[in-house]
Amino acid sequence: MPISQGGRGARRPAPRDYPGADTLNAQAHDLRETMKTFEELYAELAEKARTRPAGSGTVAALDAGVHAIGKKVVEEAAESWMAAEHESADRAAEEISQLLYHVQVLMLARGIGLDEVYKHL
Ligand SMILES: N=c1c2ncn([C@@H]3O[C@H](COP(=O)(O)OP(=O)(O)OP(=O)(O)O)[C@@H](O)[C@H]3O)c2ncn1[C@@H]1O[C@H](COP(=O)(O)O)[C@@H](O)[C@H]1O
Repeated sequence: MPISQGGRGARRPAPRDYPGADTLNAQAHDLRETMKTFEELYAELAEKARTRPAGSGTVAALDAGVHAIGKKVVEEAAESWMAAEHESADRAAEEISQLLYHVQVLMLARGIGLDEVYKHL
C-alpha cells in the first residue's frame, strides 16, 4: 500500500509501517536528545559566559564585543532572509537558528535576560 493515500477512511500507516521507518525513528529520537529550546540555549550560553571554558565560540564572541556581535546578527539576519526567499524551509530554519544564537550572545553581552525581552512581547 502506498504511504500516502488520501481520502476519508484511508488507512494511516503505523509509525514503523514503511521502508526506512526504523532509521527515521532512530533519527527522530537522536534529534529529541540533542535538540534544545530557546531558554535552554540561553542558560547554556550564560553558563559559558560565567565559566569561560577554553574553545567556546560564545566566549570568543563575547570577548570580541557588542560591535562584532551586532555585525554577526545582521549577517545572520540577511542569510535568514535570503534562505527564506530562495532556499528550502529547512535551510531557512538553519539560518534562523544561527540568528537566534547570535541574538542571545548579543543579549548576554549587554546583560539582558530573557524576561527583559519577554516583557516586550
Ligand atoms: N547554536 C549555536 C550556533 N549557531 C551558530 N553558531 C556560530 O555561528 C556561526 C555561523 O555560521 P556561518 O555559517 O555564518 O559560518 P561562518 O560565517 O563561517 O562563521 P564564523 O567564521 O563567523 O565563525 C557558526 O560557525 C558558529 O560559530 C553557533 N555557535 C554555537 N551554538 C551553540 O551554542 C552552544 C555553545 O557553543 P560554544 O560556546 O561554542 O561552546 C552550543 O550548544 C552550540 O551548539
